[in-house]
Amino acid sequence: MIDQWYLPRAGEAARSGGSRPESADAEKLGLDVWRELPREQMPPWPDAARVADVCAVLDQVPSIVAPYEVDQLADRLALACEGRAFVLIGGDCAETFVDNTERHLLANARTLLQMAVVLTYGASVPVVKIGRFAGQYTKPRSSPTDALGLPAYRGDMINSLEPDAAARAADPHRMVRAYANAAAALNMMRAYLGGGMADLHAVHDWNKDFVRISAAGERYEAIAREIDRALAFIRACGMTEEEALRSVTLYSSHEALALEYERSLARIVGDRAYGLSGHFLWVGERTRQLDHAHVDFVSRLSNPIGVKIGPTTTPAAARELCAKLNPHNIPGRLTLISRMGNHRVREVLPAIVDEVTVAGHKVVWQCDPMHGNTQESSNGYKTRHFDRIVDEVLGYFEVHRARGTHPGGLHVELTGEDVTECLGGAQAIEDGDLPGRYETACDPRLNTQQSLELAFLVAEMLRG
Ligand SMILES: O=C[C@H](O)[C@H](O)COP(=O)(O)O
Ligand SMILES: C=C(OP(=O)(O)O)C(=O)O
Repeated sequence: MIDQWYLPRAGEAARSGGSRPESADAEKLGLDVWRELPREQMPPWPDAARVADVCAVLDQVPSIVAPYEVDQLADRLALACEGRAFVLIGGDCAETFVDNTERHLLANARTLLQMAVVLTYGASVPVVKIGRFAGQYTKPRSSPTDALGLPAYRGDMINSLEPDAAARAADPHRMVRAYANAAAALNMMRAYLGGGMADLHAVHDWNKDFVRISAAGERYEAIAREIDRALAFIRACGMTEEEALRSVTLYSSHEALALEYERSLARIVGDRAYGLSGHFLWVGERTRQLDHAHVDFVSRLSNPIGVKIGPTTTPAAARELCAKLNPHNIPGRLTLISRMGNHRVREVLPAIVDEVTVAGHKVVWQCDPMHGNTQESSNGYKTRHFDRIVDEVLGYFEVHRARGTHPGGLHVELTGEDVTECLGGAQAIEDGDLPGRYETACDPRLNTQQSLELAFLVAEMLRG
């Protein structure tokens, strides 16, 4: 139910109903301070006037998500902060317009839901489910050019993956396409989730045929059968089945990288600003500088915010990020997403956790075991090995268990397709298998089997 507080009051329709926030309010909230600050990974827009024209359009469009949903997610993340829930974030590394199809979105969502079932059932812990979807259209890059010397692909919101100089030019109009694709994706997903797709009575249907026959798929089926029995028991006892069993909330998330887009989709409600391009917005490892544009911009929003912290993060830097991004120490407001690499996590993470804990900052600790474990295969593919991914998650659990802090979540790049992008897992994918189905637009994703295998291992770690 939507709280009355979120509904437009007389004379306020323009502010809460989707128009550009009044500039006086925006100024008070500092929503444009980022424009004066240094900024990494700036999209190489060719023409500031065209960017402004596009933003003038986006300022007026209906927002993609609603403030009450954002607040609801923050409340759920607060439970993870307090050790009473686990947060699962997963989806494509880079969404593309061409793959923004029902088939692809539903496949990814089903895989995420399967992982959530395994975690919920296996570890008896509520799982907050967040997709990397409906806006994950930008990519920070290590180098401004690619191996061919062309401008690097920076995500479909900015330029095209096509290896051609003209296609790689940054095009501000792509922000409108990103908005339209994100809105359509979330609209479709809401309809499917509301229409019974996530009904626990349909757990078997989420198991794709190509997974069903695998060891992970068979283990999943065993859980699904137990869920069937539990539901039958509830019915047999004459108890009514909770609505909660029939529907699921899947929140959306993406990296808040293209600040022009994010600013245009910010709205002011009452005395607070919300980034309504998605529910959960994160700042990447390459843009987390304390006094720079990205951190400043998200510090002004009321959304739950994530920050990626890599192996060069100092304990002091982590503490300062907490102070800047969560000055009122609200549980659920800030998620620190460690992505250290399996070789570094046991060495670097402990001091960060200690510093943040001693300073009294409340955060959700989440592990991204993907981004610190990227390697090149012998045949030239950007890949990740399943064993290293698992080892980083293990290291993250060890660090938190040793300190009594809560290992509160997992953040992975995955797809519901049967791709061959990451090595290892029960399928024992090897270098030579990678060309078979290597389809990612940027970084290698876990396929469905590998995702499920990881979920079973994490459920065991959570139980332990
Ligand atoms: O997803 C994360 C980054 O955008 C990605 O790893 C950067 O890749 P690059 O090092 O090939 O630029
Ligand atoms: C770019 C990403 O990660 P990181 O900032 O940790 O490299 C990402 O998750 O897409």
